Amino acid sequence: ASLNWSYEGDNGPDQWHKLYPVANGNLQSPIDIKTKNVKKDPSLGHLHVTWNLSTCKEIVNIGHSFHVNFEDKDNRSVVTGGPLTGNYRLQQFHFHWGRTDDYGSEHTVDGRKYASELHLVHWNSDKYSSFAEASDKPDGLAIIAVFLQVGPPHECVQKIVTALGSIKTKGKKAPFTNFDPSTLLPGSLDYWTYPGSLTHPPLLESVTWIIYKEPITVSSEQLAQFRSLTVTNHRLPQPLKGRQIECSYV
Ligand SMILES: NS(=O)(=O)N=C1NCCCN1
Ligand SMILES: [Zn+2]
Repeated sequence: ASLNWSYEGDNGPDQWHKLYPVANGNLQSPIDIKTKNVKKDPSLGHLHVTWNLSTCKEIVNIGHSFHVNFEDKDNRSVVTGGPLTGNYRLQQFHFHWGRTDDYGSEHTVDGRKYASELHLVHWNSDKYSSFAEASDKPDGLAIIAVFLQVGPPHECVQKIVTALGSIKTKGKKAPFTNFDPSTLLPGSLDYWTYPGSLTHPPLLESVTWIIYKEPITVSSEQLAQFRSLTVTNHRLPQPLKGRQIECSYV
């Protein structure tokens, strides 16, 4: 039977532990980033992102969200450096949002909720041969997160919003090519990093989270277009359980 879970109602986040016991684990994500407890780490260098727009393939409606999928059969689009050892290959990106512009991010900063949050999902292609194989290893995944705040529209997010028009129902996919995800990164390259998990089932504790401090800006209308697919898809912050958050030393 399909392990059905959702973001609200009987199969909502508070029930996920019944099907996925790791939901109550010690390395769960997202978390609230309490900036006064963050440790500056001189050994944390810059992240090196090389995303090749030739690897961008398609946009897919997966019901509780939409994914932009990348070809991940070689190392054309990888991230390395920062807290990472070796190359992590870009597999897909997606967003999280809420019912209104007042909340919708998964991570929060000193309790502040952003309107949305971008996740760029990568897997350790030096050690493993696929996302599936890497997805349950402690050094398997690296997810880059970018906060979205509300203001003027974002030109490159608009390309994604326009493409949503052709994937209105669950399971639908459409070609989405030559998109460069680095256009979705903020100006400052400062980031926080900590060990965590996937934020929706299977909630595996295999993720090195890398969260940019500076948000990007999108318009309320662009967020409303995200909601036209599903109204909300964010998990609330989970217990830190003694984890240390580090920040890049800039
Ligand atoms: N929001 S998240 O942490 O990326 N969670 C994911 N779960 C399943 C596979 C892809 N990503
Ligand atoms: Zn996500």
